[in-house]
Amino acid sequence: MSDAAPVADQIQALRKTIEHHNELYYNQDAPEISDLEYDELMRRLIQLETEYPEYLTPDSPSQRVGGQPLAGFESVRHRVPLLSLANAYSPEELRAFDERVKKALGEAETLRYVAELKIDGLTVALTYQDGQLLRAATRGDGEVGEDVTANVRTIRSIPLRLPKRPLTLGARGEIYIRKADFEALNAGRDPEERFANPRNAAAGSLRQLNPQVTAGRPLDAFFYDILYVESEAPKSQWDGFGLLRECGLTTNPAAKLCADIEEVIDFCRYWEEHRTELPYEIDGIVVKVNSLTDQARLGSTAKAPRSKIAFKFPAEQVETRVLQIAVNVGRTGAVTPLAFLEPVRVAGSTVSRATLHNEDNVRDKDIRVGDRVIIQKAGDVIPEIVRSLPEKRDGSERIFEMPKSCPECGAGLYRESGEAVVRCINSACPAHLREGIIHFASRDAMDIQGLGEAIVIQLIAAGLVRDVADLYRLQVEDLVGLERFGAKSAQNLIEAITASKQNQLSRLIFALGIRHVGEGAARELAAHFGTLENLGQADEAELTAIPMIGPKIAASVVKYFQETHNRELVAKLTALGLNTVEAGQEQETAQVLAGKTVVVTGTLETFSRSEIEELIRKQGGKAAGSVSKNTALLVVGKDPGSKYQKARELGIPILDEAGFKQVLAGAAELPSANPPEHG
Ligand SMILES: NC(=O)c1ccc[n+]([C@@H]2O[C@H](COP(=O)([O-])OP(=O)(O)OC[C@H]3O[C@@H](n4cnc5c(N)ncnc54)[C@H](O)[C@@H]3O)[C@@H](O)[C@H]2O)c1
Ligand SMILES: [Zn+2]
Repeated sequence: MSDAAPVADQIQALRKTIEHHNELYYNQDAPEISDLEYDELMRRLIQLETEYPEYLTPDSPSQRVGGQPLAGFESVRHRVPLLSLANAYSPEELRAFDERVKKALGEAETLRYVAELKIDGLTVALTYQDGQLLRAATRGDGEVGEDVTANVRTIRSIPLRLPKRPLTLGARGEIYIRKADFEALNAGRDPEERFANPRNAAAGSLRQLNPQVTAGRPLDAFFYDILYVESEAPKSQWDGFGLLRECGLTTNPAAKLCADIEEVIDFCRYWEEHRTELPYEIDGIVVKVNSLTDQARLGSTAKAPRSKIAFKFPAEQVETRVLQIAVNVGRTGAVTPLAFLEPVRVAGSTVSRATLHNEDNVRDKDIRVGDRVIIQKAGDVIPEIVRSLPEKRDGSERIFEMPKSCPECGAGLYRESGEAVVRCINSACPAHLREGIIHFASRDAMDIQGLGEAIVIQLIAAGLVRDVADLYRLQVEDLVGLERFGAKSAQNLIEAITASKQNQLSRLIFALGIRHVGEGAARELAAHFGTLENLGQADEAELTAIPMIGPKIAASVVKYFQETHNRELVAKLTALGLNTVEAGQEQETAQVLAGKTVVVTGTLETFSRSEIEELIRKQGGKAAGSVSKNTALLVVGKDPGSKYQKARELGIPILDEAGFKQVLAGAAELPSANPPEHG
């Protein structure tokens, strides 16, 4: 079994990568890679897990749906789990699906399929009680989603009360933004705040903590599944559309009832060719067994129903020419090559630039200035160069050389071993400063409206801002003299900057731009440490004990706070009156778990894992993933794991679920340490 280790490592690495992209896609609504690249990673993982089932674990991303619900929203447990869909990429895979269905159902003569457009938006589940809209939720992880009722109520096409009969039912649909509305929405935003594609725009608009923001966004919805209904249940997918329409819920007019899989395949082909004519984006066709009895008989895996499959369109590819390759210096000093292209239309928009990621990518794909290339755009996200066409060269093409020094400050560039990225590590580099401030002010960070790229460049050029703390020293008088600023706009910007002082701690942590610390990690860190000061004192062990924080993030946080100028910056920000305390941590007095680290093992009866972790946090404690000598308490459910043994060896206090509830309720004291067990 000598090759076992590399496989395990490969699986582990794939899972990490996929988790990273899940976080970006589901929680931050800001994917870095195309869906097709993501699907490719997932396919590799599933393939390895199928070949080596001994490594398959229930927490693998291949076994789970979607992302975690965000902390800012109330959680909603779905009455019926909202599953994902298995994918097919070719007619052959659709025929294989048809075979599986027939085999499982045993030659049902009446087998028919419904083929529907796969709208590229995000799932919403509506609950109507006696005809009233009671709740709207996102899919979340399929079991628990986010309560977005207040936001969904702002969508005009969704009835607040059912027009005909006061039914109690659950309906699943897709929230989306039309392409034209997406363009208009983006045009009105600062370039660095633009959404990558309509799907992200829809997700970002729906998952707003302030429903007024959602109300201003052009959201719409199509409904496609009845999750349950307390009377008059339809017998088929097709009949379900009738009921949905009767309820005033919009269904997509393109859906088609097909006699067999060949008709489905024709439908897929038709829409693959005509998709760009639709006013909204679709990324495939969803195929569903029509009879709901058959759907129930086929059942589902952990992740997806066996009666449905998503046919995904291939990415659209076109040929163009590389006019120039330039480099761009980012916030972390990463110097990345960027190709300027002869503009072409692809997947519904004009493309004139493509990211080249890094030097190795340019070399591996042998992309030269002047080359004819194939570019691809997967419905949406940033286009990329798939390959060059060396057979079309005429000898005038030039090989791209990565510059040896920073194009912005002239400092030597530096490549860490094991990294593909080259960096300018001169902390005085104007690019760092500029990109750092732009990030600090951006929507998901401190959200300082009006402080976009152009203004940042101006402030730096005028010598008014040398670090982000200087922003908080700006006066109206400093600005009025500058180009673009009138008395009113200067006043507005100062107000926006001042208002940002009150932001949640998690925003500030994210805004500092600590490497590898994304929004999700920032929220975790804020929730666990409560204050910026505590965070600054944390060591790697403390950090990695937090479930979502891996060694890479932990090391980066520690390194950040070790650097003197970072500590000075944090001190300046604090002195200038920025909020450095997580809301709720200050006032709550009688927190029974204040400062204590609690570990949970085994299955609990009354709480899900995330619920109990939430409770622990609310009581001032930290929920950790592994037992160490710093653990204050182990809560043990059914079938505890090795943590139980370890806790006993270390003499950590142990409580069962009932005992823990008593502590939470204040009816019992937290037990003190047991004598360690040996052997
Ligand atoms: N680019 C990235 O970094 C990244 C990261 C994570 C996920 N993703 C993408 O998300 C996909 C996984 O997400 P998923 O679980 O939502 O699966 P999915 O997108 O493959 O399919 C399920 C979804 O399709 C939608 N849908 C639209 N029209 C529908 C219809 N008529 N009937 C039923 N469903 C319909 C629903 O929202 C449903 O949840 C991946 O395949 C990948 O493409 C991308
Ligand atoms: Zn530089």
